[in-house]
Amino acid sequence: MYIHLDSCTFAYRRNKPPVLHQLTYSIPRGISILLGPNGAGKSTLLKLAAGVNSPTSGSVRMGDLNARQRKYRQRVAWMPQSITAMTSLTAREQVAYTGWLKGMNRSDAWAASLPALARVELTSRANIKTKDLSGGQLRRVGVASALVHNAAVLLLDEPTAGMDPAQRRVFRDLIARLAHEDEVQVLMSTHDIADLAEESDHVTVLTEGTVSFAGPTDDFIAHAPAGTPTGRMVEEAYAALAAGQGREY
Ligand SMILES: Nc1ncnc2c1ncn2[C@@H]1O[C@H](COP(=O)(O)OP(=O)(O)OP(=O)(O)O)[C@@H](O)[C@H]1O
Repeated sequence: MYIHLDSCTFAYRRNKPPVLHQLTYSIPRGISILLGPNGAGKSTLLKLAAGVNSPTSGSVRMGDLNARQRKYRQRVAWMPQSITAMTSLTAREQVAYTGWLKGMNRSDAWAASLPALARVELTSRANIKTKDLSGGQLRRVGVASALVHNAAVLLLDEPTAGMDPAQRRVFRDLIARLAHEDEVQVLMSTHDIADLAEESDHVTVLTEGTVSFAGPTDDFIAHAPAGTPTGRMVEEAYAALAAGQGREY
């Protein structure tokens, strides 16, 4: 089942212009990355897909389920751009609490919290208060919290921001396993395009609240000019797409 946004328009305030305009988009199978300049609406799209915000007009559905339904939200995990440390909780408690919020009972959430932390290599920090974790570690708590209830779709807002290179590799391997072995659909926004686009199955580019490109990663990379060195294909493809639209990213 796919998350489908149909003609979604969304404004944060009634008297402000909408951030998303009549956006129609299906989250594809596998790993998709969401690119676009600052303010394009990437976080907003993820929040609509997660059911955190509702569109002003249009609909967000997964099969028969509407994003406002609890069952929908239980199938979807969303990791926000900034993770808040719940200051009195340990890393494990924070992950378990998120599972409980998603409808797991207390003991299942507690049992699932440790394997979720292990997946992001944070077992050794499980009993540390989240306020004492580094920024990168806190993001890994955020990823573990997104994983704890075994969602079918993961929506991750700049998940690798603040991670060191070793942790980015761990994260990329984790996402690849989730997508290709456990068949979890993953959509993540990022500015680390060179780092992630070559690992992804699909690329979506959001520009000023509309989808300006959506397709397989190979089609995206094909926009790079002939003769582009291998290591720069993704960045050059992104720049070429932007130039084609007369925009500066
Ligand atoms: N809570 C909010 N209240 C009012 N306006 C908001 C709110 N959140 C975002 N916006 C505005 O909506 C627009 C899109 O923001 P959004 O965070 O979705 O973009 P983005 O593509 O994720 O940007 P970035 O790459 O900088 O994270 C921006 O103009 C932003 O100022």
